[in-house]
Amino acid sequence: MMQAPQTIERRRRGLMLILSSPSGAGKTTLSRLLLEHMPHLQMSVSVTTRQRRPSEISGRDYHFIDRDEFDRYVANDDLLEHAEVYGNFYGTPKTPVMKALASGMDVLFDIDWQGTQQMMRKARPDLVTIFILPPSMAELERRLRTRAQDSADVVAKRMAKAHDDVSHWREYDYILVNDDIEASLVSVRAILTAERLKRERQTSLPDFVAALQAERPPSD
Ligand SMILES: Nc1ncnc2c1ncn2[C@@H]1O[C@H](COP(=O)(O)OP(=O)(O)OP(=O)(O)O)[C@@H](O)[C@H]1O
Ligand SMILES: Nc1nc2c(ncn2[C@@H]2O[C@H](COP(=O)(O)O)[C@@H](O)[C@H]2O)c(=O)[nH]1
Repeated sequence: MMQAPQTIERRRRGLMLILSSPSGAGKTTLSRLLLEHMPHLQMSVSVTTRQRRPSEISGRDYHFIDRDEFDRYVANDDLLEHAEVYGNFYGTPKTPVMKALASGMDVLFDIDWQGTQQMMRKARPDLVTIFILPPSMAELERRLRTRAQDSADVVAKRMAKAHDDVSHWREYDYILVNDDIEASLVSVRAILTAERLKRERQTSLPDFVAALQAERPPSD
């Protein structure tokens, strides 16, 4: 006897949503808003050798580690991807991501284009990638300066890499110009909602449709 459709558990394969951009375009701001507004979404907290910024909280924004510990992560194959970005090392710990996906959560990543390329080679069907562009390079620099979390040297170093970062925009599924943060949030929520509905991610659909088709047609 087939189950009635409404009693079939609606299962979905978790997805990994990647945000990349030149430094300062708004990934962190957008990620925080997205996590507030979208249920079943968990942030991947990276490890980094970078110095903690005054506003950052260890374990929430990053796991701040030294170079020896970073090298141990790499040697033990504990990172899904890793890269040197703007002179520091960053990587995505594997275990929390695997656990989150196994528990039915989607996972959000704030990683650069190098990390995205590595993830593409490993898990392309489960990835949704978004590249965020600033409205202008002048506005990007203004945002980095007014964030007031990095020295003038660091801002200059990041601005010097911005053109190279932007050149990777074609490697992403979706491109967003982050002019207005609320409009950007609406766009990212729409992307995530649509991607969650993709046929191949709804793993219980065959059972659900079989049960629908097994229902008797209504009698006259
Ligand atoms: N749409 C926007 N309009 C104006 N300011 C913005 C907008 N989006 C983000 N900002 C501001 O720009 C600054 C940089 O944003 P954020 O830290 O989110 O960038 P990021 O891409 O995460 O940078 P990084 O790559 O260095 O981590 C912050 O001060 C943030 O408040
Ligand atoms: N490949 C990876 N890139 C990462 C990771 N975590 C962060 N990042 C990227 O680094 C830069 C700089 O970040 P910041 O916090 O120092 O401003 C930015 O582009 C991030 O997206 C990671 O685990 N892997």
